[in-house]
This record gives sequence, structure tokens and C-alpha cells, in this order.
Amino acid sequence: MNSLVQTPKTSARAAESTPHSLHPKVVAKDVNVYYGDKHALHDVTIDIPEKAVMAFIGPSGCGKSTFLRCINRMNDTISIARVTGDILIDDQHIYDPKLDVVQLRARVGMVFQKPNPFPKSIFENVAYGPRIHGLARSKTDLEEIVTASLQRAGLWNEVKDRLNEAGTGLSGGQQQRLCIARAIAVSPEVILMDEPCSALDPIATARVEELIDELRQNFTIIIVTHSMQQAARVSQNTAFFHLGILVETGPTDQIFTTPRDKRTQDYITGRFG
Ligand SMILES: Nc1ncnc2c1ncn2[C@@H]1O[C@H](COP(=O)(O)OP(=O)(O)OP(=O)(O)O)[C@@H](O)[C@H]1O
Repeated sequence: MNSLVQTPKTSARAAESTPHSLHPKVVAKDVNVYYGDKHALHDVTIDIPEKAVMAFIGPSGCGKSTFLRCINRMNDTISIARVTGDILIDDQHIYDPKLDVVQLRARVGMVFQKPNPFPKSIFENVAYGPRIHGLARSKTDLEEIVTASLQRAGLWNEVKDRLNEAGTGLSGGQQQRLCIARAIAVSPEVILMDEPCSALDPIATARVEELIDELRQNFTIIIVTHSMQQAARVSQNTAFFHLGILVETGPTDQIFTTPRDKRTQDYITGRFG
């Protein structure tokens, strides 16, 4: 890739080789977000393709996390936040007052910046969601879900002999993969990741990036990242935000090689940020 952003050759896997999925999983139309009087997001309209990784990039405070939180209605938990416009997942309006928000958050999982395992055992961290959502009919069912989720999160071999130990006793990178296992245990369709590697060292970061690359076979993933190298490594599509505006979106290789907007070009070449 003749990119304006330098990416390590060994990791430049995702953006180059994969056809960009065209079917939109998430569709946003004219989304505006206000925190009290502050107008934080302006008329965001975007299609987010299914079973691919979409990266949200842009300078601090541009609204990336605000928009991410719209997709599982986490902004509902902020009393001064108000969201207007439409967001659809598989053609269903997620701001429909009749929609069950608990079900929505099972369909749209979230992984946060800082690994946040529950103060419970490794097993219970993963079993909690399937249990409260009634996804397992028996103890064996539950054990199978926990095992499969830990395997898919690439953590099984490291924890299979200590499932009853505290999740908080794992290393930071292992805790983040445990949080990813917890998110996938309820079979979500979309996984939101808000700077999931910012608290991790380079080796743990590389493992999580590899995992994201594997998970996109089955899930639609949206990742907020401050690292343009990370966006280039893990995503097939990128959206660039600036001052609450979605400036442009497109295939990651195009955004990083031939951006259409000068603001995008200035950001990816490090002129501001
Ligand atoms: N809970 C809140 N209450 C009031 N204002 C908020 C709140 N959360 C975000 N904002 C404001 O909304 C704007 C967008 O913030 P947001 O956190 O979405 O940006 P961001 O691009 O994710 O930033 P960063 O990269 O620094 O995390 C900022 O001006 C921020 O101060």
C-alpha cells in the first residue's frame, strides 16, 4: 500500500487483501448529538458494512466516542445527552421507543478503553451474559458457550486450567481478551471497541489486533482509535471525524492514500491532531 501512513509490513494484512463488504449492517442518517447546549455531532450519515472492521479516526474531541455510543444507545445513560436522527441495524430503528435496550446491547456489544472485567472468576465473567439472557439451557450448554467464547478470543489455552481464578488477576492484555470473550459470549452482531488497545503494551496490542482480524469473519466491528497505524492495520473501512463532523468515509486504503478532503489529508499527514 503506497500509504501516507507508514504501517509495519508484517501487520498490513486487513486493508489490502479483503473485499470490502457492501451490505450495510448499521445505517445512520442525519444523526445529531447534544450535551446540554453543546452540539457535539452534526448530521452524521454513514453506512457501516457488515462483517468488516470500520475505524473511526480524528483528533481528540471530534466526536468519535459520542457517535460510537449512539450505536448501542449508551448515550441514554448520560442525562444531558440528546440524540436526533435515525440509526438502523438491519433496517430496524434502534431509537424506536418500543425497542428493548437490554436486547439491543446484547446485539451490540462493547469493549472499553480500559479492560474492565467483573470482580468474579474468569468463568463467571464470560458466563454472566449468556445466563442473564437465557442463552444456555443447561450447565453443559453454559460451559460450552464459555469454552467457545474463550477459544474465539484466543485466551482458552492461557486460562483453561484456572477458570475459577479472578479475572482481575490476569495481565492487562489477557483481561482485554477476557472482555472480548465476555462480549462475544452473547452472540452479538456488532462489536463496538473504544480504543481497546490504549492501555496495552505493543505485544498485547498485536494480539488484540490479530483477534479483531479474525472476529470480522463473524461480526461487524467498529473501532475508535487514536492510532492511524492501527486503523490501517485492522480496518477495511475508515471514517474521519473533525469538530463533530464526519468529513469523509471510504475504504481504508483510499482514505490513507488518496483522501478527498484537505482536512483528512492534513490529519493523516500529521499537520494537526
Ligand atoms: N458526557 C459528556 N458531557 C458533556 N460533553 C461531553 C460528554 N462526552 C463528550 N462530550 C463532549 O463532546 C465532544 C466530543 O467528545 P468525544 O468524547 O465523543 O470525542 P472523541 O473524538 O471520542 O475524543 P477523544 O479522542 O479525546 O476520546 C467533546 O467536545 C466533548 O467534550
